[in-house]
Amino acid sequence: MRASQKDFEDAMNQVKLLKKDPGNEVKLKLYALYKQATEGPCNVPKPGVFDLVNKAKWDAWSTLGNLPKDSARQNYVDLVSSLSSSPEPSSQVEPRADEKPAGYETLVVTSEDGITKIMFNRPTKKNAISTRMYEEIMLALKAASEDKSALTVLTGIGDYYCSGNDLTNFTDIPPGGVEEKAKSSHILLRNFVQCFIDFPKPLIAVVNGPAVGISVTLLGLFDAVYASDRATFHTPFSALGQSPEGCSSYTFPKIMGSAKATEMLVFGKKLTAGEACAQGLVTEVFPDSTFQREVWTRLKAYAKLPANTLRVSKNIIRSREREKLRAVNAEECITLEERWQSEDCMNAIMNFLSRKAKL
Ligand SMILES: CCCC/C=C/CC(=O)SCCNC(=O)CCNC(=O)[C@H](O)C(C)(C)COP(=O)(O)OP(=O)(O)OC[C@H]1O[C@@H](n2cnc3c(N)ncnc32)[C@H](O)[C@@H]1OP(=O)(O)O
Repeated sequence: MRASQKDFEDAMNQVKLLKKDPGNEVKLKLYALYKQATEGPCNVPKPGVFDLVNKAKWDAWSTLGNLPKDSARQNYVDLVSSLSSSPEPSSQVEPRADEKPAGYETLVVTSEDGITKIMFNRPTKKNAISTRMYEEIMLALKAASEDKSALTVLTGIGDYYCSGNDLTNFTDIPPGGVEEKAKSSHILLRNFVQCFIDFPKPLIAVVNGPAVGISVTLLGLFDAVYASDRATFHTPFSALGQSPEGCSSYTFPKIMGSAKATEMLVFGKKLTAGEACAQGLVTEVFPDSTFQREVWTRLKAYAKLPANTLRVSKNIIRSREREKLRAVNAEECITLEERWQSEDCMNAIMNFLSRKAKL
């Protein structure tokens, strides 16, 4: 039986009572279905490329095409009912007894077999790191540092590991203008990288596909990096008018020598997984067909080692460098704050947004 007008109105009221924010993607879907159910197909003019919120709403509504009003009403009712019956709508995994309920919008976090797995979960955006995702990664790392697991793993959901900083972060300009935005991004980045410098247990990257920007530079702060042979490693900072971060201005020359680091960080050379392994950035490369099986078998075995001893050994290695890394992080953020206000950077972001909008 089709949802009635009364079912539809009840569902609208239920949305207001949801205990957890269902996240932007679900909210856009609800918006689109509501508009389709009440007004029919989208035939209002497309908002401008920099009017990001209204453009996202318009896109969501337009993708419904000619869906009939009563089908949209039914889909809306079904979606609300699935949200109301699911206590953790944004988490794909049942929390275990030893986990705090997470409710992340941009991550899926699980904890089993002695391993806390933090998965980037914006596959339609190639796991680009939005402002919210930076905040959630910091929260997830803090929780992982305090839980009982022996190892913490970062990996990506979908075909990408991560496409780096979400370039649309720079379009959300506060009243204080670009200068204020650059200042707040400086603080966000410094705190974010600091979490990786200070992380107290072995931190492993399972690089399931291409990695870009900050997701590559941070690898120098991980304790092991396992990569699929599909993965690539790309830091296109100069093309973006930006400069190295994630302590890479220090870790990369140390890992691969200054000439190879310059090719990556200054000239933006993209490395294959094999090349990244030869240069010491990646611990081991696996064929994509066996990647997940081989890596998780190995990590489960490592996670059986005594968790406290792993912490102690990691700490003694990191302690040699911790102060240096903090100083490098601070310096890189100061340089980036200036870069973000440069013409080179602004032009690069505009170019990305214009390409995205197919202007
Ligand atoms: C506050 C702290 C700041 C720290 C600074 C860090 C510096 C960096 O991380 S620099 C690196 C920034 N990243 C990039 O330059 C990558 C930009 N993206 C791309 O070049 C391409 O999207 C791609 C090569 C990653 C993938 O290309 P492909 O053709 O396969 O897919 P697309 O159709 O382009 O992507 C699908 C979808 O995802 C959006 N997207 C992908 N990456 C980003 C991103 N980094 N920022 C924002 N959006 C991204 C892309 O626009 C598409 O979106 P739509 O479907 O809405 O068009």
